[in-house]
Amino acid sequence: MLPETPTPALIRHAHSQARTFLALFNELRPHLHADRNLPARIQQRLARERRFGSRDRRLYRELLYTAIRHLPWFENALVATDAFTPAAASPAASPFHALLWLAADSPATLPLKRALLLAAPPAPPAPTERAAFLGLDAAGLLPAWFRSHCPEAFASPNLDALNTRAPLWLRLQTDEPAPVLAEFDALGWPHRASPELAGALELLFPDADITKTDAYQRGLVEIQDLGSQLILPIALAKIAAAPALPLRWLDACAGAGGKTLQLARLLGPAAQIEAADPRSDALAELARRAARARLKNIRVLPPSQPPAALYDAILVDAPCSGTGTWRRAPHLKWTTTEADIRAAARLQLEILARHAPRVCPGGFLIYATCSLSRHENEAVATRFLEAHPSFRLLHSETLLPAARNTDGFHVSVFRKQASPAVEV
Ligand SMILES: C[S@@+](CC[C@H](N)C(=O)[O-])C[C@H]1O[C@@H](n2cnc3c(N)ncnc32)[C@H](O)[C@@H]1O
Repeated sequence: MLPETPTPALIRHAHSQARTFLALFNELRPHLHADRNLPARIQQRLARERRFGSRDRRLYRELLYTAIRHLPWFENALVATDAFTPAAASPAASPFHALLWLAADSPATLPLKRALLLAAPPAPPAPTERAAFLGLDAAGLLPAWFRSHCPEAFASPNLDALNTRAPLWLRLQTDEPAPVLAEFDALGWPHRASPELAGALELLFPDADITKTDAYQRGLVEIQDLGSQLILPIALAKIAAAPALPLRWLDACAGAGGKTLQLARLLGPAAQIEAADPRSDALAELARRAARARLKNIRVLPPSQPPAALYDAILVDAPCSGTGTWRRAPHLKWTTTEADIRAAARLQLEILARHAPRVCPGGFLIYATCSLSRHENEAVATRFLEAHPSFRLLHSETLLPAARNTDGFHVSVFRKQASPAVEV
């Protein structure tokens, strides 16, 4: 991993980068447990620094995210006076060396790794093995209160999956992917088709900026985690047993439309999907993405317009705590509280109850979250069923991160009884 003996000039530059990082980290420290928008704060902070080139920004972003992902290991260590010891060259030399050893290898990080970690063995891939090497506690990488919400998250392999940098998954929006793959090949970006799901493609190139590609700009691919991509096929497989596939759909929490676009492709032109969300800026983005993908079976409902009285199926991809996305948004591990989970569960139940009367007799209600908390998943589904006896549960599944190397997701599929029932 680390050939080439660095020159004295490169080593001096590396020492200066280590100090720059420590200054940035300490500046951000007061916000690490408080700011749920920390990624935007980091982006703005790095953008403000005129002397940084794009490679510097990628380097400091990776180091900051590594520190945040492993916050209990580094929060205090990186402020100590010996946080960085220039003379040594191993992960044990100083907290900064350990952090650098944990950071992902990429064109942005490798020069610094070469300069400061020449003698180090490569970091093993699993966080639990890394913790053992450093003599640290792997379970401490999750907040202790979360154990009762998802005990499975605290043991390997889910503990490892939740604390590893997220892979980059794309969803193909074309039946002819050859030009897309040819473009990635020409850029030197390795890729891999999912064995789980047709049309899901993993890009194996760190820091690939997909938004600049022709494939993205022409709407032939969208960025979407494999777990998110699996939710609708799982639900539709359960619905497929019905005599007729539902054609009138409401996507009640459509946001910027990740699942709306996928649903539109899965159902085909005979279906009509109405997309609603309280955020008009997200709906505007959805409309742009639908146009880019040339999807004609989506209608955006402005927040001022109420949905129709009845639909064959309603998707509630509910606002949630996001605990399933912790590998992608590690700051949420330290900014989410149990009170947030309770508030999310109340809102989820309220949204399900609001839309239940709009499901036609014999129709379907799909409830999804990107949370791993059973209080937002199974408990909400149970309380919904208790309050709405005209529905029964067809399927309930939580995608644990290690099962298919995805973000964590939950899906419950409900069906309303076919005979007319008064649903209030
Ligand atoms: C998990 S996100 C949806 C993601 C989107 N379906 C996708 O696949 O990209 C949840 C969405 O619920 C919306 N939301 C928040 N409060 C809501 C409410 N009270 N009723 C309906 N939607 C709400 C948010 O604006 C957000 O876009």
